[in-house]
Amino acid sequence: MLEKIEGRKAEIAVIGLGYIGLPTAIMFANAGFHVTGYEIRRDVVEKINSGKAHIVEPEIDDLLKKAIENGTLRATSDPGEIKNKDVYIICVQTPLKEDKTPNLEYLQNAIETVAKVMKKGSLIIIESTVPPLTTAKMAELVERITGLTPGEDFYMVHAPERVMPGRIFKELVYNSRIFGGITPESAELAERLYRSFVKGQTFKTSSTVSEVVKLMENTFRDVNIALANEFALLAHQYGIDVFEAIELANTHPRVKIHVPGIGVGGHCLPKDPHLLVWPAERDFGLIRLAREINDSMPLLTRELLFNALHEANVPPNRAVVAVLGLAYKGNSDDTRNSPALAFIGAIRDDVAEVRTYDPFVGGTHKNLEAALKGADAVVIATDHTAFRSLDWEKLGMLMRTRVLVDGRHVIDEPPRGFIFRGVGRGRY
Ligand SMILES: NC(=O)c1ccc[n+]([C@@H]2O[C@H](COP(=O)([O-])OP(=O)(O)OC[C@H]3O[C@@H](n4cnc5c(N)ncnc54)[C@H](O)[C@@H]3O)[C@@H](O)[C@H]2O)c1
Ligand SMILES: CC(=O)N[C@@H]1[C@@H](OP(=O)(O)OP(=O)(O)OC[C@H]2O[C@@H](n3ccc(=O)[nH]c3=O)[C@H](O)[C@@H]2O)O[C@H](CO)[C@@H](O)[C@@H]1O
Repeated sequence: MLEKIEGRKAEIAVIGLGYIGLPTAIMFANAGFHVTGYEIRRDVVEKINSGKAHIVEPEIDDLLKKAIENGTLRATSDPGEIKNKDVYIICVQTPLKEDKTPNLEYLQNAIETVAKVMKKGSLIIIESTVPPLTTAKMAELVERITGLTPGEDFYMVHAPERVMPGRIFKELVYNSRIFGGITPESAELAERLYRSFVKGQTFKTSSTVSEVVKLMENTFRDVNIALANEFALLAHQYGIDVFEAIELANTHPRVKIHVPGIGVGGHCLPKDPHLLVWPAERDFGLIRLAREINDSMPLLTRELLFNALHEANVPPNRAVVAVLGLAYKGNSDDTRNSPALAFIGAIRDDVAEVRTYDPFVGGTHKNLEAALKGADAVVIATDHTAFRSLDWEKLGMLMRTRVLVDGRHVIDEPPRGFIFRGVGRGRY
């Protein structure tokens, strides 16, 4: 196997071609490996094979086109086409169920598919973020289906993905990576494989440590954002601008406060702290509370909106509200767990009309001006770059009432003629 990897002769199947799987498949294909992408969504398979990406990410269109034209990447929905591969890389989603416990159904189905088509000696790599101990359990599942012995007849690794959407193709190359093997040999093979394009540092450990490391990273970020959000709530109490205070606090050499806002979304941060503590047998108060604080931020934004409408003498049930941004973060088309959607859910029944506009996602209105025409309030829910340089005094002329609520700190100076509110910005 090692010679095949070093000679780029190892045949690779990537299971799940979403935000992580497609870029990963492209990287290996452009590093010279033959890659088959296995994806259950036929529309996605067709689009990829025609050389077009179904997700928004800088550089993806050119890099995908190159891999398809070179013939090193092909997508399929037929499990027969991923038979007897040397390497299987699993990149399926690992969301939460309604009750906030992990939904490992996609992962289990993917592992079952692989177990039915793999050969003795295959290397299975789980890139998906999973609760601690999952990789070892999945190795047992493969053993039950195939009769092969983990670590002897097949190799298995958890290789968590740490890329940031918007910077995926840079971070895939320059981030450091962790390979958690069910055996040291498994980790070694995966490390050699990824070295074909990774220029960052690489580390080998056990699968359980790597599972925990990945979840700790996102929990660290979630808890820090919750602290920043709590500071924003304090700033409302004291009538100060939290962003001025944070900027000054961050001049301290050992302080780096995060950015408060309308909330924390995406496929990762809202779920990973739950995955981290799920198999544990006690309550982890700080982690749970941080989640609760971040989940409450759309409600704070609702409070800001209704307070401003009150000042403008517009009863909420007559208000036409335009929400700018549906994606969970700037310049993304991903709406999973988006605080914008939570915010809309929190106001929908109490206002006359909610309009939405997002240049990456779509929305009820195809352009900004149409969304604002005759509106009583505008709420910025996503920090798309395009929202940072709008001419509010001009746009305000289109509105019936000029209420502006900034949930993402995209506006420095409140524009003249508006009743303005922003998360963390002064008493209200
Ligand atoms: N999106 C991110 O920024 C990011 C970053 C790091 C890690 N992760 C982790 O990576 C994993 C994947 O996340 P994502 O954002 O790429 O998800 P995604 O939903 O964009 O992609 C998953 C893809 O897998 C497909 N799929 C599901 N079950 C399948 C099966 N049995 N066989 C074949 N295909 C199947 C889905 O149709 C989908 O296209 C998650 O565990 C996530 O936590 C995500
Ligand atoms: C540890 C870490 O860096 N992990 C990254 C993270 O990537 P992400 O795409 O989820 O992006 P984030 O920037 O974390 O944003 C999430 C939400 O939090 C809001 N936010 C953010 C910063 C802030 O100060 N204040 C905020 O309010 C933001 O608007 C958005 O809604 O998870 C990926 C998957 O595991 C990782 O791979 C990737 O490395």
